[in-house]
Amino acid sequence: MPSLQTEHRGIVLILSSPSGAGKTTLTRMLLQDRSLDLTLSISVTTRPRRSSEVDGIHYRFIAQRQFEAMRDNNELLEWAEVHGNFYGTPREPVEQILSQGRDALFDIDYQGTQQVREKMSNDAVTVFILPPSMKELRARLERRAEDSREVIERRLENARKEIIRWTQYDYVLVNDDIQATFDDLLAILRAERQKRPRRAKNIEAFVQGLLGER
Ligand SMILES: Nc1ncnc2c1ncn2[C@@H]1O[C@H](COP(=O)(O)OP(=O)(O)OP(=O)(O)O)[C@@H](O)[C@H]1O
Ligand SMILES: Nc1nc2c(ncn2[C@@H]2O[C@H](COP(=O)(O)O)[C@@H](O)[C@H]2O)c(=O)[nH]1
Repeated sequence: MPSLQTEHRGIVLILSSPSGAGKTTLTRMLLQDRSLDLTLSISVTTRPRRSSEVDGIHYRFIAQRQFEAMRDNNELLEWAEVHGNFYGTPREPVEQILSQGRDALFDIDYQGTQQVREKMSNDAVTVFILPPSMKELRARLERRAEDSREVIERRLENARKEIIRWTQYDYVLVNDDIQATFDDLLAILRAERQKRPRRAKNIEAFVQGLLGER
């Protein structure tokens, strides 16, 4: 009997949001579910490390000079200045993940998303996460207690410029209840993995098998 395997061409699943809307939390939930087999793209950044962060796991924290060298050597798939610091996605690990037919998860801003879309439009699936209100966004940043008052104010100011970028994304989710948002993300991932162009080779072989049956 022909079997229809679940393999598909690797997806780049991009999550973006204003700071504090919840994409890091959602990223963690996605990665915790091993059955989803998602691999996080670990960005490089010149931002100082937060107390809760581990170098090499959440980011690779590097000096500005090293960032500029990576950027100038074309080692970054995309990069941007966000909230006064530099962030970028190392190209090589992403190419490796995709060449294995696996999916990469990106937590990047709208500028980086635009660059990835231009380079990999067939493989990128973009999701924008909105907060339920600006009041709640502020409350989340304050409750997280990882940034100074000045940094929180700057991020809230930037949030308005980021929110108007929602039209740039394939999907937009309002993260009110975290479990409901996570369920919506799972539904997006499952549907995107089933898209015909991503599974064309498998389906072709399966259909040939069906046609060969008597
Ligand atoms: N649906 C939710 N309801 C209540 N709190 C939430 C929800 N989602 C996330 N949070 C909390 O809000 C805070 C900010 O979330 P998180 O760090 O995931 O945001 P972020 O979008 O990744 O921010 P940044 O861009 O600054 O990294 C965290 O303390 C997190 O636990
Ligand atoms: N364009 C890119 N944006 C990135 C990357 N890594 C993270 N980010 C975005 O920066 C802000 C701030 O993040 P924080 O960890 O300092 O709170 C947030 O919007 C991230 O999505 C990257 O490699 N490229």
